Amino acid sequence: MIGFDEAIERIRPLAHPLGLEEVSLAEAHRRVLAVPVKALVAAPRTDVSAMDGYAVRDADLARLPARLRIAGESFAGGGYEGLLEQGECVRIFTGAPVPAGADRVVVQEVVRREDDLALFEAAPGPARHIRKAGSDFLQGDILLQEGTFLGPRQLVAAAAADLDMLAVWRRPKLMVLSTGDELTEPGTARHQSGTIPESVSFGVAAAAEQWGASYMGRAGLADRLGELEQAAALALRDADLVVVTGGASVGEKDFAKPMFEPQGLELVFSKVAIKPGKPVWLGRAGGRVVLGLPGNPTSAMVTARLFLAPLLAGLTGRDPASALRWRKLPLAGAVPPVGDRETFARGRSEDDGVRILSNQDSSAQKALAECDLLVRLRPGIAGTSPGQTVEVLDF
Ligand SMILES: Nc1nc2c(c(=O)[nH]1)N[C@H]1C(S)=C(S)[C@@H](COP(=O)(O)OP(=O)(O)OC[C@H]3O[C@@H](n4cnc5c(N)ncnc54)[C@H](O)[C@@H]3O)O[C@H]1N2
Ligand code: MOO
Repeated sequence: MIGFDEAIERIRPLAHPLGLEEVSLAEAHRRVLAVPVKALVAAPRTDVSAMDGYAVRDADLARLPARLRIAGESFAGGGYEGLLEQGECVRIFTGAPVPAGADRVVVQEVVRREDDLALFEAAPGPARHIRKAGSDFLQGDILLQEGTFLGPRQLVAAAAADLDMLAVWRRPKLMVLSTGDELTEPGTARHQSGTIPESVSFGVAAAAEQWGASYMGRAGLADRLGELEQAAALALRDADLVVVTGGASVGEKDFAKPMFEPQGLELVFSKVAIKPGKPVWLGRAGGRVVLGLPGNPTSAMVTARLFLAPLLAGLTGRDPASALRWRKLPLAGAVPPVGDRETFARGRSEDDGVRILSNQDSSAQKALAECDLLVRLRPGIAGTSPGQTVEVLDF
């Protein structure tokens, strides 16, 4: 059985982008840039005022108090056309172009206005309150590199570059197949004995969309091989990536892998020495990628976080490793004993570090909702005590 790091390495050859498309800025949130963003305008476009006040020449404030004639106004989006002459000032507002000839802006709080004159009594201080043209970026500057994930702050920069369309990597189309005779739609289990609500696909779909997938939908499937084979063929026809949940283990009705065999399933790995989630598997079938997650809900969500997140990072043009940023946090409580499989314990962040939840069962659903971190515990680790640092991953 391979270890966790080896499994992540085996994801890489499958995790490359699927092609690019142009989207509008309004649609670009959470997409990944396929082409750098180059500024089509500078920012600021001209020298602009950083404050509301009066644009003046330094020479006119050499002797104080000074009375200057207000020669005109400069508003953002407008401007004062003339040259600032000796003895003159211009009423100016934040973001407005600084008139030619002006050296600084004096904030209005220290200026007294007397009709069309402005009275300057105090020395203006070192700040000129002028943002120079291009001081943020110049026309032609690269603001965002290829491979940048477009979050809210990056969208501001892309819009500021004066772009309305962005070239981004296409989102992989994802289909989720949930297998298990016992599963039924949430809202119907209480009317049918022997059933449980199908819960995992909702979490996997939500996580996958967050990680860059375009979610096509899900199918709940009974453990009958013929029907499963048909569903697999249909999913592989339309989706780039199929996630199949359950049926990953060695039970007599565990058909998750056999259902893809008529489509030429080639396994990349099957079973990883981790806890939970040992039965996780990855393969290729019909030219698509197939990821098999164990059915136990905590196992499914842990393996989605550990394998689906890096896979989707790669499929959307990012480094798969960018989805696995381990940080260090002190332990706020005790650690359960770790056996011979690397363990990804569910923890909760607290003021003094990470607390490992008491329920570490791989079938847990209540405790799953209460955790926000995975704590990576290497095999054989013993005697880890509160205060010691551990590696954690946002979950
Ligand atoms: N003899 C062995 N038995 C098991 C092994 C093993 O190595 N040898 N591995 C165990 C481990 S570890 C896990 S994890 C499970 C995973 O098995 P499967 O992927 O085949 O999962 P299922 O049997 O289909 O389901 C397990 C459990 O989870 C419930 N489930 C499944 N899908 C969903 C869903 N979509 N929503 C909610 N709940 C779901 C299901 O009802 C079962 O209770 O195998 C161990 N066995
Ligand atoms: O490894 Mo399974 O996913 O623990 O129960």
